[in-house]
Amino acid sequence: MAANEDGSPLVPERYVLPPSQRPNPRHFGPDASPATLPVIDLAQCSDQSQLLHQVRKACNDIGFFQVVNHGIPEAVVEGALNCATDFFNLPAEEKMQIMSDDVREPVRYGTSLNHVIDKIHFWRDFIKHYSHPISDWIDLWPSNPPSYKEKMGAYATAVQALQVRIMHIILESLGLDPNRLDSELEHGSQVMAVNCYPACPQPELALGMPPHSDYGSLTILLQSNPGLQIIDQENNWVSVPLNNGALIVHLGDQMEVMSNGAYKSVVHRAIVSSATRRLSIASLHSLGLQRRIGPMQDLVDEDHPASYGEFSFGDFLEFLSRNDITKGRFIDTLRTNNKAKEHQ
Ligand SMILES: O=C(O)CCC(=O)C(=O)O
Ligand SMILES: [Fe+2]
Repeated sequence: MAANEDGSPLVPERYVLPPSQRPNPRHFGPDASPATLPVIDLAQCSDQSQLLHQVRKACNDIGFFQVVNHGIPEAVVEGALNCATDFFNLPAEEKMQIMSDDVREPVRYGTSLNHVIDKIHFWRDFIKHYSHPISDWIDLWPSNPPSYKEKMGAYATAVQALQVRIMHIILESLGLDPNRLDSELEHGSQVMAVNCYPACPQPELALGMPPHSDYGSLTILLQSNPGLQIIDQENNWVSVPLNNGALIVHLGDQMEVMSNGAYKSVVHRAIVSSATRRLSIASLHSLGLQRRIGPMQDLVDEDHPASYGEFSFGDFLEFLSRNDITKGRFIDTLRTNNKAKEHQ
């Protein structure tokens, strides 16, 4: 790596973002002030209406909340972070054996986002793998570190069950039968994106992951250190504080479309740090990959016409392969320019 005159290393040119896309220096200094963002206690079963109210408000306002008392044991969460750390500590040649730019590969390691079309690279290594139903995929996961399958498998299974529970609450908060998507959730997909953001000598010039919303219904995210930022109601980037024991929930584009815009998918990005390497594990859930998703019929009427066209996972992959995601969002291509906007 090239160095400054004083000997400190420089970020290679291909990671340097244009000034307008760089993270706000405020987030790196002593003034970095983590925002107050919704934290929802899933164990408050005595007051279901309060829980529904909190979830409805969070989904409506920003498409984001954290959950505590979610029932996944700390040892399972720690196990997943530990085996991810061990994976990224493997020699580069070993990880390179499963390196691929083909987004259809069921298990792939990569660095940066999309080598083929991205002009700018991001400060990230990752491994992604399909995870549900686990018996279909686990044999394809890395055999090294030796504990990877067992530990990541325990976490993936627990998170899959948690997302069904959270989907039930979300559906109920929309006034719908909480079980109405059960068979779709059972046949839906789960992709684990295990991200590693190495310490970066000039974090104010680069990003670990560019602004985007997730494609699916829900994402459940675990972070080892702060670094996740989301767009809040006032359209500002805010840092998500590290809340020990909490898991982060993002609504994805499928949820925004299914709810006919009542709920929003959250735009988020990952910043990097000069002091520490950061890991995150995103469990990306979606309804069946072949299924075409549109606004749910119960949420469409004369006053609320469908605000989005239908789409499938194939449409999303096609968008990804043809477009630079830093330039526009997939969901924007689905918006129908109808009267629904006037009613919002
Ligand atoms: O690392 C993070 O906090 C964000 C990861 C993420 O957005 C993703 O994998 O989709
Ligand atoms: Fe994401």
